[in-house]
Amino acid sequence: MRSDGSALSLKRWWRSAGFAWDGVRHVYRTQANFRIELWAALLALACTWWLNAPAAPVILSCALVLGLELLNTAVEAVVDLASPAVHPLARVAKDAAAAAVLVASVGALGVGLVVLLPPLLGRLGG
Ligand SMILES: Nc1ncnc2c1ncn2[C@@H]1O[C@H](COP(=O)(O)OP(=O)(O)OP(=O)(O)O)[C@@H](O)[C@H]1O
Repeated sequence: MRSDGSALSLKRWWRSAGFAWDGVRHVYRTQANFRIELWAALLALACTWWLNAPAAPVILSCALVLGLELLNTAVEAVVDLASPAVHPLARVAKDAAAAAVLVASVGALGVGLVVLLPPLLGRLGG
């Protein structure tokens, strides 16, 4: 859709945010992985608050995983549209997009272990 290039307008921003929210809802409905990652992120944030741990790395890690899962779904949709038949390049695109989510998830797990595990052990140890 063409943008008219006019000055920043709250109405336009609100409309764009609505499209983005539609995207999030679609991915939540259709992608089990996104639902798991979202609930894991909420659990990690709740633990961060409970343990009084630094929130910034946890928030950034969660946002990275969820954002890349949204992009992964976008790549899958575009690849299915452009190449419904099996093609080696379609495979590369889908596998690389999935790998991006995997790398971010492993990183987020590492952040969780480094940031949350020591205070958790401290709490459990009394
Ligand atoms: N058009 C295609 N050409 C070649 N390989 C494909 C194609 N579509 C899918 N694949 C291969 O099959 C794998 C799974 O594809 P699929 O679209 O089912 O993704 P998925 O990870 O199962 O997605 P979803 O999250 O929707 O379950 C891809 O990672 C890729 O290796």
